[in-house]
Amino acid sequence: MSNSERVPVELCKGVNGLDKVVLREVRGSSAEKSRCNVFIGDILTTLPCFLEQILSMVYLYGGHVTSWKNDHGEELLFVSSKAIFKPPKAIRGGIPICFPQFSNHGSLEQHGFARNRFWSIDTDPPPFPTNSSSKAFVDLILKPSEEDLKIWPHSFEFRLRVTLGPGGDLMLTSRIRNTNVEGKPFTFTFAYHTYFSVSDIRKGCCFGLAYLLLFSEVRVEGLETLDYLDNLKNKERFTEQGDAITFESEASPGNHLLVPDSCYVDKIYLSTPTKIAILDHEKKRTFVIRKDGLPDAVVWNPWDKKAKAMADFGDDEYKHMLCMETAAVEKAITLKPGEEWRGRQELSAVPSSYCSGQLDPQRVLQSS
Ligand SMILES: O=P(O)(O)OC[C@H]1O[C@H](O)[C@H](O)[C@@H](O)[C@@H]1O
Repeated sequence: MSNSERVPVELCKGVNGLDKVVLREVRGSSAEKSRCNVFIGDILTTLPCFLEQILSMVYLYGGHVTSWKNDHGEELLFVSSKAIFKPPKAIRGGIPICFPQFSNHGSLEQHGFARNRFWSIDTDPPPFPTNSSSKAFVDLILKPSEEDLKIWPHSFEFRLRVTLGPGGDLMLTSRIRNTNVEGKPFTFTFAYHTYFSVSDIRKGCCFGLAYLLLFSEVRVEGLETLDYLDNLKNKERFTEQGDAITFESEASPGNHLLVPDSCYVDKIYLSTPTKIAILDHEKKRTFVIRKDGLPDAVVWNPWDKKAKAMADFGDDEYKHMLCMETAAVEKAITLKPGEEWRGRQELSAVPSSYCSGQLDPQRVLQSS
């Protein structure tokens, strides 16, 4: 798509005056229903509003998607009410980019530095082969500063395209290029650390195994029987048992609340399929996550004790979020000078009627 066909990028001020880009798409007919006020640059202006408008927001700070709304205006991503929109803290929620290091798997700061650097809008990106007809996208770029080169001495260009599809899908494509001139390769790990908004993750946990398998409110399909590294057990390797991942644990004697004591989970699933689903019974919604170039998938929920220890996370917010992070962690990526790596994640939210086993999760996963 040539630049002249693109919808102009809507740049406005977000929390604490940080720059953010708003992407809008209109689902179905473009019937104009009303008008709304939006900032374009610093100017407040009135634009047509569409009832069936799909929206996403991307902060230049971190190249960070903080919002993804469906055509009913429902927010699909979780952002903490205590998120600190201020450097050097990364924004808690949305989709932080972990690069050039995932978690503490190396000597850099946790999750690397891309999530707390200021990215720029890439006005003239190299050609981008795509089969999407969407005009709602933004290209961002991150290059290392002098300070970055002191802690990670590698020249790179990190291009991120965020696209909102006409059907409401949210696509993130990363292109990372080694621009070292002295012939040095570099190695990195990576993740899209997506925080999904879910209904109460604790529900349906403590009624015994049969209840769990059939009625857990939130469950993950696609990772069963896979090997994982457990971050809570010194990255020891285990094999996932059972039909699906639910968030249960043994209730201790005296726990009459019918909620589990703790389902603190922090696991890196290895060699995962290209499609993973999060089924949310209560919201009757299934998130389908498709990925390319990202073999691993991290599942994280801090549960109550860890939540309380985090300054930028509400004590009870763990109940309504689940991180499903598409990643390249176990086998780090190495790029020689001039080489480029691509990693793509595509998110869809589809209505589901997961009730009394009506929904066959395999069908969700197998459909294209
Ligand atoms: O608190 P953060 O640095 O954002 O990290 C939040 C979490 O991210 C990932 O899921 C890691 O696997 C966890 O070990 C970590 O606790």
